[in-house]
Amino acid sequence: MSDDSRPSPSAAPSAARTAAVIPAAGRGVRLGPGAPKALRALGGTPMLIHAVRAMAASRAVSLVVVVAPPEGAAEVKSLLDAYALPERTDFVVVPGGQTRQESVKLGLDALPPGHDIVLVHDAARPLVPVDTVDAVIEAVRDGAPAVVPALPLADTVKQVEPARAPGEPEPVVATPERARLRAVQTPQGFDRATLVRAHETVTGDVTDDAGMVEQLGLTVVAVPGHEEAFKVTRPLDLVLAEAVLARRRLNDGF
Ligand SMILES: Nc1ccn([C@@H]2O[C@H](COP(=O)(O)OP(=O)(O)OP(=O)(O)O)[C@@H](O)[C@H]2O)c(=O)n1
Ligand SMILES: C[C@](O)(CO)[C@H](O)COP(=O)(O)O
Repeated sequence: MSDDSRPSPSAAPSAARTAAVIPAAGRGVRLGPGAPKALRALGGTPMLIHAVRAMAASRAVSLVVVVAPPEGAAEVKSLLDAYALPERTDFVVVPGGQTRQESVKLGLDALPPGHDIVLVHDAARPLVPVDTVDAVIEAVRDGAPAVVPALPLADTVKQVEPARAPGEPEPVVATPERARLRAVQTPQGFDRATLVRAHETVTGDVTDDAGMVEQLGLTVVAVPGHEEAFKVTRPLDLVLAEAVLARRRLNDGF
């Protein structure tokens, strides 16, 4: 289905151009043995291509920076040439680093001037709908320095004292109030200068970019996420992703 007729933030002219950085350099250890996760097939097409298409589906996004597996930059360039992608979008490929945080920084370093809004989107979230992408961009355009798509939790969450040895029971120390918790997805959207400052300033382990902006003392806001924006992490996630794709193909009539 073409998304060209959908209303999108980019339908209105704006001075703020948007770029998307896609960290795709992970191995995918939790998915099991095989090629780097972003290059594995989903519905016969590499997961990375789905993620690139998901970003390029937003008419606001004029540049996509793909952060490739360190030895796979040439292969990623060939893939981007081989698959049909919107002509209005430019693509840059850079090799990634040892951690997600390093890979995002390498992608940011490759951004040319002229893009004031930056999305960071996991290649491992190949099926995020364009409406979610646009909602994130819209919230940044409305003035938020950092925006995350987020969903309420279905499970109750416990805080534990981690086990001292594998297999040992873990003492539960707290039960956070579920109504105030959210599971955070990507794309996360940022005012570019804020994200660059966060990556230049914040050290230590973080699991998402918005967390780095929080450490600067700035406000991060959440907009509704989407259940199809889940991260392909373990083998069962691939089964779900294939099912979502099959349902979309059925609904689109091809
Ligand atoms: N050194 C790294 C590690 C991760 N990523 C990217 O960050 C995203 C989220 O990471 P995750 O899903 O955890 O991927 P992996 O690190 O590949 O997974 P695993 O921990 O199972 O190996 C993915 O798109 C992944 O390619 C990256 O660009 N560079
Ligand atoms: C960025 C992220 O997808 C937000 O949920 C997540 O934190 C990435 O975690 P991972 O362990 O690197 O997959």
